[in-house]
Amino acid sequence: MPGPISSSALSPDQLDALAAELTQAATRLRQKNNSNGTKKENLGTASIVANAGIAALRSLMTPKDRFLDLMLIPAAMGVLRVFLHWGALERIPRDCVTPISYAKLAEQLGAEVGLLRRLAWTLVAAGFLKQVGTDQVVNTPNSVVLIDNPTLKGVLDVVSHQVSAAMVFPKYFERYGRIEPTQQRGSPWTFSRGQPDKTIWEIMQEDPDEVEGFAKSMRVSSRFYPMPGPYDFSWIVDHPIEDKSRPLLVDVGGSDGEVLLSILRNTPSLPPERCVLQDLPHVLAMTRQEEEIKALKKVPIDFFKEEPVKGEFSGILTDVKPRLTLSPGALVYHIRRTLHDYADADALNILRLIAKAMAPDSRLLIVELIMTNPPTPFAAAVDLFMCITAGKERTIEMFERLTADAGLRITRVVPGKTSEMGVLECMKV
Ligand SMILES: C[S@@+](CC[C@H](N)C(=O)[O-])C[C@H]1O[C@@H](n2cnc3c(N)ncnc32)[C@H](O)[C@@H]1O
Repeated sequence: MPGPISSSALSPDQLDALAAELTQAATRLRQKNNSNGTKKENLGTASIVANAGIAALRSLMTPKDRFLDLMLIPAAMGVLRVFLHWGALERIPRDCVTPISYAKLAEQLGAEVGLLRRLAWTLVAAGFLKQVGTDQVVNTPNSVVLIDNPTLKGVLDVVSHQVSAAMVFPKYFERYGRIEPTQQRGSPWTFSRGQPDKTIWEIMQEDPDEVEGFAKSMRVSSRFYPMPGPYDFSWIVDHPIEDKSRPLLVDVGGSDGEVLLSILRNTPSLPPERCVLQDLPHVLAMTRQEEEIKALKKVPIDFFKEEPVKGEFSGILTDVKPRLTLSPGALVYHIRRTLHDYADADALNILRLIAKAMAPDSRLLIVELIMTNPPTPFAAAVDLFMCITAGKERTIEMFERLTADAGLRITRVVPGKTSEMGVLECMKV
């Protein structure tokens, strides 16, 4: 039987090209390391190296190996959730050197040793744990990173729900047709739960534990992306505005205020009392308790209805020069990680309502993952997860179409430094 290398689909020339790509990535990393770049910037380059390496390794695998590799992913995901739930990784020494026997670990967890070993084998196969001899195991950097990391645990919780919904795709598309899911009722997620006539929120509300678990995992997973992100808000403070009561920054769908808090803390002199936190009434009732958040204006909204913070110039033409007066409205509207929850028609409605409220000098900042075409593996996975709840991630071209239809033009694109989460600055056409 041919080995994996001999049956690789790669020719020697292609292997040379891959090796050259890796060398180039290593050179870039070395240059960054020698320069004064921040650790975060270097992380970006490190991921280029990792992606080049992963691409090279995948190309070396036979189609059969690749298929078998794929089968391991959902299994490892399930076992990781069990291990995190049991606190199993914490009981293995963190130094990635000192082993613990399966028997001792099983005893500490109150689990049957036979079961524990089988579960652990999945993580050994997936590279999260390393087996020593036949009956001992050690942590690896891949497992240690998960210990005490609520963000990654939260991401895993959210993703595991999406993965189980993805498994019923064939039946879903048979029932709803081979088209993009656009409705919150009858999304693959609600279909997979056997309640297609309800929304995800209506289904979850039947089980308070699920509501709590989901809210918690959404909160922590939102930290997966850097806050406040790559956009420099300091210009707002210096911007000349005569009307001292004019709101400077409105966060539409701002949840519990965590993002605004981070913007405020990174933008000295931006007064919290001139910033507005908007969300559904029940969400605003649970905002955080930091002083800056207490000082914010809180305005309950439904972003499918009229935006209440409106700004409009009314002009008086005189013989000398036009005199403009400005009614209080926001200088900047900000909507982060929210449009991706919706298909185009709903996202367009939200944008149109914000655009209608904007003054000619207002900016709208759309903060979302900006996909490349084709997307990176991470973005492709996230987009598919969004598809499961009838939302979508978008490329810059998709955002250009959407904003143009809403009467907006993109004036600046600020790409993420350490993630694909970028900022689109828009003004009214
Ligand atoms: C995915 S979260 C994003 C939260 C926050 N912007 C962030 O970046 O972490 C979407 C937010 O939209 C809010 N939301 C959902 N439907 C809404 C509606 N109809 N009107 C106003 N806010 C809504 C949710 O409560 C939630 O806080």
